[in-house]
Amino acid sequence: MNAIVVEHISKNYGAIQALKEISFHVKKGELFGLIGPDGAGKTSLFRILTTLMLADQGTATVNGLDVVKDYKKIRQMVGYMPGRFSLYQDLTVEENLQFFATIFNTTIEKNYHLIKDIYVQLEPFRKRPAGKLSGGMKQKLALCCALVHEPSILFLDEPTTGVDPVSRKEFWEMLKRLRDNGIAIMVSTPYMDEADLCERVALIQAGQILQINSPANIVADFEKDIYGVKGEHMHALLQTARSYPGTFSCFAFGDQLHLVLKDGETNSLGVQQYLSERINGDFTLQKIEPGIEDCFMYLMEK
Ligand SMILES: Nc1ncnc2c1ncn2[C@@H]1O[C@H](COP(=O)(O)OP(=O)(O)OP(=O)(O)O)[C@@H](O)[C@H]1O
Repeated sequence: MNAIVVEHISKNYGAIQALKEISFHVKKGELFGLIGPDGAGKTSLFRILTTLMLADQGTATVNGLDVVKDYKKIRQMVGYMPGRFSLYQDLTVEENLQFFATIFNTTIEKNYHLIKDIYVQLEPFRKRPAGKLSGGMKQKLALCCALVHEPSILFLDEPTTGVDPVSRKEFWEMLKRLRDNGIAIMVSTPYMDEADLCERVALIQAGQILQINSPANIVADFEKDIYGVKGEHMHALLQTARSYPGTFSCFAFGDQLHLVLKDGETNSLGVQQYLSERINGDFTLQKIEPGIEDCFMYLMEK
């Protein structure tokens, strides 16, 4: 059975169409990523699936239960970590956790095994108000609070936004351990590089899903050539490559530019010559293997 099934869900806020006929499923015990920029509709989808908001159209089930009719049962079995405001800033670490355990009619001790790995890192700060924790620590505490009633599905809305790269890595390692314990996880992120850490990902933009697959399959199915461009004058290269009439898109990625040509530009000779005529100094242009971020950038531009 699937952990989550979404069928033709739409949601409008007045004239704004936040979700347009979204359909997908998440398997039991899967780590599923929802990748998309600000305003893509991620939070709206989370709120519908966690029974906090009604969709205008379509149906959704969580653990086989309907999000409208069975909302009370669903609330007992899911853990939800909203992007912001999930902690009580004036309560201490310990009091926050205690609070979430109590509202779910359970105790920290009963489910300590689930949060132990994460909570040991918070223990030195257990008397500190949540508002005085670092960003990474806040997110760890919020995850503990979402886990303390032993949910079978976790919904995490941008848990790594604003968190430093080391803490982000640690956070994803925790998610993998939870997934290994059989918890299905749906996690959203605006960081495209985090897509590779999920079993399957959906790319969402302007309320629509552009692609759903495993990261490896998304890359394997990518039909365009990507060229890596490097040189002494990167800014001039970027501007000039973008001005070439056959360029579809060109972005700075790490220490080089990633260039995609328009359909019909079958090789790189034209752009190579165009750059040579306009760029002072050396540069190289060569075909490179696409990464998941290239695929997403292309789909979003398209
Ligand atoms: N209560 C609301 N009233 C009006 N518009 C809203 C409301 N909530 C969201 N929106 C709009 O709906 C669209 C989708 O928002 P949503 O918060 O679901 O996206 P998101 O991907 O989670 O982005 P973000 O990370 O910025 O929250 C955006 O255009 C947003 O401005």
